[in-house]
Amino acid sequence: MTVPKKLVLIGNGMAGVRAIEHLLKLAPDTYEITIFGAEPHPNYNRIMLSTVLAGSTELKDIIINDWDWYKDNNITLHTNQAIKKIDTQRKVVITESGMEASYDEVVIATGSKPFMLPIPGADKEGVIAFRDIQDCEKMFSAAKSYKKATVIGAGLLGLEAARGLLNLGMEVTVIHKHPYIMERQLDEAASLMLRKELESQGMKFLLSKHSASITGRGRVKELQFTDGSHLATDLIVMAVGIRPNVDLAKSSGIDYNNGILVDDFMNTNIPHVSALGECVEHRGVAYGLVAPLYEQGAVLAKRLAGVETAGYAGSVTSTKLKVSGVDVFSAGRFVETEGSRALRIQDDMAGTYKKIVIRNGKLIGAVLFGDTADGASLFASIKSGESIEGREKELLLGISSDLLGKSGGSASRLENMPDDEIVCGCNGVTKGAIGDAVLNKGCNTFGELKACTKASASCGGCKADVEGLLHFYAGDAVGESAKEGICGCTSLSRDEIVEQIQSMRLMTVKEVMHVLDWNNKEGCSKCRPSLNYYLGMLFPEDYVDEKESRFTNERYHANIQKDGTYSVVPRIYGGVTTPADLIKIASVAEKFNVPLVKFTGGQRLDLFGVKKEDLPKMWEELEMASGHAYGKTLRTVKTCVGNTFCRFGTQDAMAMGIKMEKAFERLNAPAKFKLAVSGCPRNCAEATIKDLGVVAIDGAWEIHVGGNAGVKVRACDLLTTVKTEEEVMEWTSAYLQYYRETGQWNERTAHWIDRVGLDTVKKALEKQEDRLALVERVQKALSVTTDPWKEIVDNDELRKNFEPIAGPLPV
Ligand SMILES: Cc1cc2nc3c(=O)[nH]c(=O)nc-3n(C[C@H](O)[C@H](O)[C@H](O)COP(=O)(O)OP(=O)(O)OC[C@H]3O[C@@H](n4cnc5c(N)ncnc54)[C@H](O)[C@@H]3O)c2cc1C
Ligand SMILES: NC(=O)c1ccc[n+]([C@@H]2O[C@H](COP(=O)([O-])OP(=O)(O)OC[C@H]3O[C@@H](n4cnc5c(N)ncnc54)[C@H](O)[C@@H]3O)[C@@H](O)[C@H]2O)c1
Ligand code: SF4
Ligand code: FES
Repeated sequence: MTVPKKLVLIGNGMAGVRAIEHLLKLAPDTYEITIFGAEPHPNYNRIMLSTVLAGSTELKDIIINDWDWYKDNNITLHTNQAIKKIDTQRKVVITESGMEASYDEVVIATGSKPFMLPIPGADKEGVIAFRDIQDCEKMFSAAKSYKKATVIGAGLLGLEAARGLLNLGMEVTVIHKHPYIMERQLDEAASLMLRKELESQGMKFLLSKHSASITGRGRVKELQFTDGSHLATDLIVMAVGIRPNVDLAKSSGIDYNNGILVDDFMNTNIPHVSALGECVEHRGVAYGLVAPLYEQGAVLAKRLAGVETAGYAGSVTSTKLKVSGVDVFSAGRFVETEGSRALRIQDDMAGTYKKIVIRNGKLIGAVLFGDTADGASLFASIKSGESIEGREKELLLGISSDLLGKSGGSASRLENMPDDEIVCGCNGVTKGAIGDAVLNKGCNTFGELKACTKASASCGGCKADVEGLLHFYAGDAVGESAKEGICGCTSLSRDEIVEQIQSMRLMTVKEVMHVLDWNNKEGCSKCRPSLNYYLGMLFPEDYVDEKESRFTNERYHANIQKDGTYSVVPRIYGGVTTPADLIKIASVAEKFNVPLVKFTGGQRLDLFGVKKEDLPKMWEELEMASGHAYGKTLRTVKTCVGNTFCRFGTQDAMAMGIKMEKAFERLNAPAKFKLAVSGCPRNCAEATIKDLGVVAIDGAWEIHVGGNAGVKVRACDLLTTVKTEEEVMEWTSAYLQYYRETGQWNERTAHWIDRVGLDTVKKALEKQEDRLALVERVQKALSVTTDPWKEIVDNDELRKNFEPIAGPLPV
């Protein structure tokens, strides 16, 4: 029997222990393993400290390998024992307390040290980093006795610390030296959106500020800045970056630069001394995220096990901010430079932003805000280096997964992925582990899979892939997914929330968040507007709309354009106008120097390039109804000329359209909706790609629903055929109200119909008594609507909101 060799691991952290886990699988009996850790704990998931601080996870739940694991695997663990030096001649490691252990192979995995600004007073009580369990405990304890917290550094760590401190009830100010936050991961547009969102959650920011000194007797009292200003504070968390821990390299004659220098197989310059993790520098790069460190661990484990392996060639990284209710994703080289170009799309209404950066026909970087669902597939495309030529726009518009599927991406990408490839970077979960959990451990819902493997339990960036693999392995056996909340602030679904609001008669957004125990007390850009909508839908006569829960366009009743100007769109019912109205529009456009007047696809005139301060004056002169070209409400009713002039027309499409537009203008809905009426089956008004389209046939009207001509075209389904205009109105009213009552906020009818099913909708509307009850409710909702511009024009206080203010564009 061969005697096992002695392997010593220095650093009981994420990278080192991960490599040992791998090694145990490859060569369980080759080494007698000893681990030294400076911390008093078994191996834990450092990433999850942010969620622990935020209160969504408990410390006991972040242990990766408990004490028994070490025993079960014959590993000798020395906690609270920092290694001071490696005597590479004698092949022994020496602890600070003088203990020695000999080795045949030694692995250094000592991680990083948080960088502490070397400013006077940085050693005072109450000035801490955020790196380990001890720091977390210090924050918990500070929050019990003190009120004001300051975080220096608005990077990933600083913002996660700040969110956690807010959750602990502290007032939090984040100091950043750059004019915009998370500049290492985001471009300016996404950064601005993120800041606005975090500000709305209660975080305060001081930007372009440089810390000079910390004052206070014993404990911190004030942070002084180089510009002479200062900030009173009881706690300072420094989150201004990390530095690879090269102490052992220094004391033991091992080559280092920024980090301990390693080759592609994790060898240092000294034989039998390897290193990996945040403490190393590989090909000039020191990584600060776990995914690359796990890749390094896999290579090292194979080398130590004597298994042939390709070397580690470096990693492209992606990050996701772990702040509840905020979805931010960044990957690769997200800033365009010479030779690369960027495509971007920003939707202020939905609060989303997406940017992709392309070089030589390949995707090299991406930034997502608000909706990060495409993160995993974009990241896969960046990593694969495949050509995306001709598919750039589809990728940007979010229909990439389908297209990638055809070209070796998404579905087939997951299928072809090797078993040992890591799917969840944060928790090091491989495709094989997911397959094992589904096929052998009975996990057939996303929730079970998450609980069993920890995949998707940290930043959530891998969710799409984990779900994809669940479907791949479980096929039709996929169970009802564990309940997902409407956003990260709650685990309640839309239906549960609506039901509880109704049964408890909760009347404000704050009340809902409080009573239903939101884990993020301020809510986020997803839940606040949706709650505002649900409350208005349920209690149209009693609920007071909360303007602050609406997006910019709805607050200013105009569409903000990319240059910060707005547009003015008067309502033109059914697309039918008069010379007098046209003259009025033309003269207002001339008087206010409107740079562009355009016919819209919805048969009306759009005046572009309007300054915010001119909006009330223009509407005052126009004296026309708002066309609601913004907001989640009726846009237009497109009509053809119908039988009034057209020789094919069988019905009066214009009159029908005008009647519908007058009836439903200003009606709030889960998402915007468009209607159309065509006077005969030739369908010149393209009614069958609208949210609801009416098409005249001989002696009757067909009502079509659920159409959309957006990114993905969806043709309508026929809902019913009726004889009279009154019946058209009855069915349309009932249909719209049913959508209002069952749709999820921000869900267009096309998606809604696909979700609830056409048959469900038909069933809900088939009985006239049900239709009439719905009609009555929609009438109630309509009865309290007012024209926003009429109100603003006549109200000096409201007009003040449009006066010019200095500062960045609202988002
Ligand atoms: C709050 C927080 C949130 C994070 N979130 C994310 C995230 O969402 N996604 C992501 O990818 N990354 C995240 N990271 C970074 C991630 O945690 C690190 O990349 C990872 O932990 C590095 O692993 P490591 O093993 O190299 O270092 P560590 O995990 O730091 O382990 C090193 C260990 O070595 C010990 N040690 C040091 N010197 C000695 C010595 N001389 N003798 C013995 N032991 C020693 C240390 O005490 C430590 O326990 C986060 C980090 C923090 C602090
Ligand atoms: N969600 C995640 O992936 C996650 C979360 C937490 C931490 N981490 C990792 O942990 C490590 C540490 O995070 P980090 O945010 O400290 O590092 P970082 O280097 O990414 O960010 C530090 C930030 O502090 C700012 N800064 C530097 N000096 C400053 C000063 N004097 N005043 C004000 N601001 C200053 C920088 O401009 C930078 O934006 C990183 O490797 C990070 O990737 C990742
Ligand atoms: S849809 Fe029919 S009625 Fe309307 S314009 Fe076209 S052909 Fe004429
Ligand atoms: S990649 Fe962060 S949870 Fe999976």
